[in-house]
Amino acid sequence: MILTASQRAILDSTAPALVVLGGAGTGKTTTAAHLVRQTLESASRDGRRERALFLSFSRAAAAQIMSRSGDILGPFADRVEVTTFHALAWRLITRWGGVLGVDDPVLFSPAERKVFGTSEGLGYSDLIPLALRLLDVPAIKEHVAARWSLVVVDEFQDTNDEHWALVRALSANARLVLLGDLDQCIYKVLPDNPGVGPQRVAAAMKLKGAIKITLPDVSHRDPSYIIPAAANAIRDRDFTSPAIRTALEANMLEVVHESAVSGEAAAVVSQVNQLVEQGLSVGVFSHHIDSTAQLSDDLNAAGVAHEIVGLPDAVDAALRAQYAMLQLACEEAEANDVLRAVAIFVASAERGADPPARALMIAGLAPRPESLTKRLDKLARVLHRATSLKAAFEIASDAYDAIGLQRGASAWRSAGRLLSNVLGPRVLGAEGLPPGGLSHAREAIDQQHIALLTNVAAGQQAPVQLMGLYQTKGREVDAAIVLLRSSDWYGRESEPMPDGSKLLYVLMTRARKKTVVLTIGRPMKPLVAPLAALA
Ligand SMILES: Nc1ncnc2c1ncn2[C@@H]1O[C@H](COP(=O)(O)OP(=O)(O)OP(=O)(O)O)[C@@H](O)[C@H]1O
Repeated sequence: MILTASQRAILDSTAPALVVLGGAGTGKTTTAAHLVRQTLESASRDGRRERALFLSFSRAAAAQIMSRSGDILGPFADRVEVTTFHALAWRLITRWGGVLGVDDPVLFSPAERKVFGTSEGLGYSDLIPLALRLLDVPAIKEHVAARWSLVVVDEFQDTNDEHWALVRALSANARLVLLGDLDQCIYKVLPDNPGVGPQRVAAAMKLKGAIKITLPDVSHRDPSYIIPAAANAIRDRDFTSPAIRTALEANMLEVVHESAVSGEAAAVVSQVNQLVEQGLSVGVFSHHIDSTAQLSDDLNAAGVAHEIVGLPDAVDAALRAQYAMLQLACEEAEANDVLRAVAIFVASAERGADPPARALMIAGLAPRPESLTKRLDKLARVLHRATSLKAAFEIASDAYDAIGLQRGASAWRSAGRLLSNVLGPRVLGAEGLPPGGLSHAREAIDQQHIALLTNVAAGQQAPVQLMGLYQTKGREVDAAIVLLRSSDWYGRESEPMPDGSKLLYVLMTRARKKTVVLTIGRPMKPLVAPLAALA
């Protein structure tokens, strides 16, 4: 890869704080990877073994880029820690929490809190504030700040005040590289994550010695610039722009409409198959986590191999529920532990602030129909009777159907695959139940739990990937299918849709070769109606 002159200017800069701005695909992350390599290599030549930290919101994005950057980092890859804000906060809490009386921290998922209303333990939103309190302790701050000589922050425009305070504390002794694009400030509408946009850039520019480099509008993702130009027009709400016409004529943008809501699955499957047949990797971007899960079930039914990126709660909850079933078989857990875990899974697979009635029934917090009680009792009985771990594993894998669960079948299956990886073929294939019990797997399961809850699970690189609209940042695919339903909700904005249009811009700039906008049902919400009208 030959870096452009403006990318080289980033490598040549010695500023202690470097703000790198640039549109989608201009190479911010790639150039940062080069800078990391250059920094570590030059320290190494001087006999210093330095480390770099690469912080992002979701590791899925950063990991994808870093895996593509493997060649760039070369032998220095193992000195680069790629992590999320929440995972880093968790690490600090597990290491130093005792100082504030948090000796054995337990992290509860939102679904767990939803069903049981517990206020014990830590929730997701407690992590960064607690980490900040730890970093107020001078000895801890000093120790932590000595770890990295370079800190890179991806999607820096979206850092809220807590993230920013964390970045400042971590980089007290490090060079800071902040990558951003104000047109991709999309987390503003999400709860707990009000990004700040321009004010954050202004704050960064006040850091001592800070300089700003803006990369020109050259997309290395789509060097023809046809897709980015259309994305710019869509962001600017200029739906009659020649750039959109050009993209449509070049068949790099296609808008397809399916009027029947019931036709969604068939329409997605057909689009995915057409793109896969052309040898393209495909990203399917759809609005909500639960609709993503449903879509995944539909793709499975149609035999389309794929992977869900970022379904943290449901996969995590399914993993723990199946693990609890194995523990029951090994007499390391009670039937109630299994019910509790299954209830959390049911809650995690459904959206909404209230726990689903079925979750409450399974947890024993609401009266159960007799049929459900029978199925749950039978499950506990067969698990008790299982004579090998393999048999128990099969019962746990089938429990989704045996209990009659209705949402999140893919999450249940993914969790089964994760669990079998964690246990390994030797343990799963052995005769009888493991004499030493399952304690050896406990740590791995707990780590998996934390990884999922802190967004560290990067997912594999399957050729077809499904993800929520807000998980698309930083990702790159050959072809993107942007699924827009008449029922999707984008907030109450009115024209010119300042936040929603940024979300559309992110979605429209992920593809190297082609973006298909698939609209389902009518009428579409105002944000996407003019786009749907291009069908
Ligand atoms: N100088 C270059 N020559 C060739 N390819 C490049 C160059 N710079 C970046 N790329 C490639 O362009 C693509 C986009 O780069 P990258 O992901 O770093 O951009 P970005 O600015 O971080 O994008 P986004 O903001 O959309 O996440 C990647 O596939 C990367 O490998």
